[in-house]
Amino acid sequence: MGIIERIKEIEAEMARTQKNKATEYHLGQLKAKIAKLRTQLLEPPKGSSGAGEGFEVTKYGHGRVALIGFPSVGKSTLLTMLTGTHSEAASYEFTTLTCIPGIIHYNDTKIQLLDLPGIIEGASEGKGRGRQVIAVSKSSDIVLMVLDASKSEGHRQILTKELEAVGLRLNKKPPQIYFKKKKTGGISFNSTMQLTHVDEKLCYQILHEYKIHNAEVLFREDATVDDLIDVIEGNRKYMKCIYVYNKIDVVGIDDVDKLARQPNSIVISCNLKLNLDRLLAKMWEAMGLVRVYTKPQGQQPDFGDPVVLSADRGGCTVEDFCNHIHRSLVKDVKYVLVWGSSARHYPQHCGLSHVLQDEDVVQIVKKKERESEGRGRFKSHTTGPARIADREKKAPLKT
Ligand SMILES: Nc1nc2c(ncn2[C@@H]2O[C@H](COP(=O)(O)OP(=O)(O)OP(=O)(O)O)[C@@H](O)[C@H]2O)c(=O)[nH]1
Ligand SMILES: [K+]
Ligand SMILES: [Mg+2]
Repeated sequence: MGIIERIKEIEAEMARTQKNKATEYHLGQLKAKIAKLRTQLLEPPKGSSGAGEGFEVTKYGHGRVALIGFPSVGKSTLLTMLTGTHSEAASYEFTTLTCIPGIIHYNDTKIQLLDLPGIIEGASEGKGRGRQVIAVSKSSDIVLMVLDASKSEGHRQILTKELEAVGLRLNKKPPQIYFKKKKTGGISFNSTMQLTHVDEKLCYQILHEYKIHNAEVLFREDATVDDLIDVIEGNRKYMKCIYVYNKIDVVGIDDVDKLARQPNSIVISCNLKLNLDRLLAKMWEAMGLVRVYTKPQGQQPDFGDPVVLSADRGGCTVEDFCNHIHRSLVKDVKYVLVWGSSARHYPQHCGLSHVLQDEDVVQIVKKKERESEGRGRFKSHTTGPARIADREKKAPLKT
């Protein structure tokens, strides 16, 4: 029997099993069995380089966004509108057959947007180009799930299930469970609070299923069995997802209103160019990029060319900022001067661990270099960083 058939069989058994206290342990075990099989399914077939074969596109810019959706929801139309790169759009399904990259220029940053073939139910098991599409979406920083506003709401659930089946977790934080395998000592199970979903016995059974007999487990929140399995598997990817409802031009206003009120959702129309600006703003916000402007000593900051950091990838500390400029810079840094929303004073003297925020201005003061300025510039407490940037762009200070 193949892996997919075994998954189907266990799913059928779970559907047959009534959920109650007595079956809780058995159901937990079945969940772990499915998770193990799905992980096996994700392993690339022997002799291939990976599941994304034929779809490799070089990463470019400060972040990557994937367009995921059923066929003909308007993904290619949207890529063409947002990036100016043409991607064939047509009224028939599966118009797009590979990965088409485009670039969005936004807030002085470049974001790579990827158009992909439509996926369908069963994509996670390899239907259509599902596996390749999903591999590409895993390589991106956020996902735009494009949906047809005139079609069933069920599409969103189906796609979410497909993405979850391959280990993607949308708009969810990693579970607060500490888990560490050990060589000896048996299993130590602890929690910092009352647990309502998982008890010691259930945890033991799940670990047993994974043939783990020595480990430390600490629940820091009232997590579920699924959360525990996610932590043991350790290969989950936590990503932000924006639900983009396209084609609102063919839907009544009441339905549009309902869709627009859902969390992490936005309604648009490519045909009428409706709400595309707000989509970009939402996407930018979800990416959590932090632009930091470098100010060389005695010179104006370069406001056109920020160093772009991200809390999710690489971090946003002064040290991360220095590493971005040059690997060997950190050891020469005495301290830095920071202007902007992360600074309490204008400027603030900061060390390497200081966390920078979007639109901060940083001047590096190196060891054996004397600070000769910093006083009297950017000093207004009432001016926000964005406005500083604007002012500086319009009327650069003479230095
Ligand atoms: N009414 C309406 N139609 C749209 C809108 N956006 C796109 N379409 C149409 O929807 C059809 C499918 O658009 P595509 O951009 O090819 O969709 P896709 O998601 O890329 O499709 P596949 O590549 O086949 O998966 C085309 O006929 C578009 O003209 C919209 O905002 N409103
Ligand atoms: K199409
Ligand atoms: Mg397309």
